[in-house]
Amino acid sequence: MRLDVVSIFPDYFAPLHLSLVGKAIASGRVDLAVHDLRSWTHDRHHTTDDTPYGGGAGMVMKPEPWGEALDALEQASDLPMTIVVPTPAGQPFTQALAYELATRPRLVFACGRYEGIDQRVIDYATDTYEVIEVSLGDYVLNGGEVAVLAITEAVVRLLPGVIGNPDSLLEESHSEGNEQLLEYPNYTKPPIWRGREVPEVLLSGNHAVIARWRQEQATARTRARRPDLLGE
Ligand SMILES: O=C(OCc1ccccc1)c1cn[nH]c1
Repeated sequence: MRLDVVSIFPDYFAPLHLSLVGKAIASGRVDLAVHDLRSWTHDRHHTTDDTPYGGGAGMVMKPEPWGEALDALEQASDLPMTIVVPTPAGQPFTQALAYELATRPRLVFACGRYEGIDQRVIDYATDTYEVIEVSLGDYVLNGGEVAVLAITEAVVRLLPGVIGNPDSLLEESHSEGNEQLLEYPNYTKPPIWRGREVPEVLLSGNHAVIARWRQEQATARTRARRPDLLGE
């Protein structure tokens, strides 16, 4: 999988070279190319924003640099582009969407700043590429960079060969197998920590009973924290 990221803060993406995503890049399983949007500006101040038509507070990202960026990315690889745009106005980013994005040969992340990118860029791109505007949640960040780090981690960990034990993907919250439920509580050694013991059932070795206990815990936790996942 090839990942391209376009941002006015390219240094935000240094952490992608760490840990699991870093290993996937080092092994060549993932190609990462980070681009500074200002490379496609031509004025002395490398201007990427301007005032909004119609008035209002804040600034809007100018379309011209983005157009030139898309042109350059088109030329950089034959892989078809899926453009992912983090925005509070996007469709919810879910584990199901992460699995979907993990099937694509190339993801191009467009990091908006200010009030966002001139809508004509999205409309223009939609004529030629798959464009997916995604929201991580109902809150506002100053730019798409942090969202891209999250989306990238969620997607890359699903790629075959990236996670050591693929079974661990099956039981986690929101996974394919049990997208209805949140993950049950987890415990490890020591058996007693600051006077707190591990639930006895987990020490029993009775896998059927353990499985039932975990399902009950997952259901109770989901009912308490995410009744919407149970249609309640
Ligand atoms: O703030 C976000 O993205 C950055 C952004 C992009 C465009 C305009 C304003 C802010 C965001 C919140 N949930 N998911 C994404």
